[in-house]
Amino acid sequence: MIEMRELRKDFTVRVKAGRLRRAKRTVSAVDGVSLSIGRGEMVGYIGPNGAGKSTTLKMLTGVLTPSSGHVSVCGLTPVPQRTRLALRIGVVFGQRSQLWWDLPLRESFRLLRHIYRVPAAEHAARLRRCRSLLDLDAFLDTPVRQLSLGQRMRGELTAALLHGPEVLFLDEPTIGLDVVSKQAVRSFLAELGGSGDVTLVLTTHDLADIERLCERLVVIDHGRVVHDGSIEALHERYGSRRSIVADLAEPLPDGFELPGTKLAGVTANGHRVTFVLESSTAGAAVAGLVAAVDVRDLSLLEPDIEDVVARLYSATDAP
Ligand SMILES: Nc1ncnc2c1ncn2[C@@H]1O[C@H](COP(=O)(O)OP(=O)(O)OP(=O)(O)O)[C@@H](O)[C@H]1O
Repeated sequence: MIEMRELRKDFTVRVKAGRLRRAKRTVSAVDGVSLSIGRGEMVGYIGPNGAGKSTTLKMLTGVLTPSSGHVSVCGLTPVPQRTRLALRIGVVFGQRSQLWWDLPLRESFRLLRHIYRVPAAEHAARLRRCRSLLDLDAFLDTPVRQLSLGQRMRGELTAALLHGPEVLFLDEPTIGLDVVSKQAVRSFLAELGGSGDVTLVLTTHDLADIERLCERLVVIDHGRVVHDGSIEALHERYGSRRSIVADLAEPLPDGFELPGTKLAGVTANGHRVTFVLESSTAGAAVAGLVAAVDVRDLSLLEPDIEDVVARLYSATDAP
């Protein structure tokens, strides 16, 4: 569905070189990305600021011409075949709108139906689904400029889907949304992706989006792919471990050791302790702890994706 081979985008920028002089410098925003994304995949495309995510999406959607390499989406070459491509893809860029600012949402949807020449019945069916899944009814007749960010984002998602695209590109779809709107958008996307009909590529800085939605995670940094695989594979590669957090009746005795684990934190005057599981299983560690000290409460924490991604970003920071 999406093919990129050695895709590159260089920008020429002018930088200060001395008091008056300016020199030209080339920034390789995307530096040889090769990826192949199949129908129905849900792919999270993440990376630190300036990694090249938006530039990649712009090349995939026909907004930017690559400097070199090959790109095809739905069998089309994005820039020269941009009009045909537009009928097959949906695009939601969090910072930009595809809605008419002064028109009620309902009117934007009507106009889009004409622009994309969608048969009335198909359009009505898709709109009905979005209205119910995204709770649009309360603000369908409100002009777009009066919508809250969360309401507008729900409108944007609907607008991107009314022509039945095969691929949906989302650039920061949950940025700036409150918790409830984030959940609404995520559930909607999960449902959409779950059908297997739509290929979904999203960039985000909110890793909860990825955890909730994407089986495949592509991490880029300095324009290059530094990880392509599942979240589990990322944890494995970086040795992420689960941990046990226990609340104790008495402070943890000095020098206490729990075999196969590492003491990672002691707080609340020694009453709350965190052990990271190394060679021990969770069961053995819990049994060992309960046998040795008076445990009041206990929980098992899965490895934190934020942590592992932060480690990955800092590992790739060196030039
Ligand atoms: N039009 C442009 N002209 C010059 N440089 C650009 C242009 N667009 C992007 N860049 C540079 O290319 C690099 C990648 O930018 P890009 O916007 O793709 O990153 P990003 O991963 O989307 O970042 P963010 O998470 O901050 O949105 C950055 O160094 C950026 O400054």
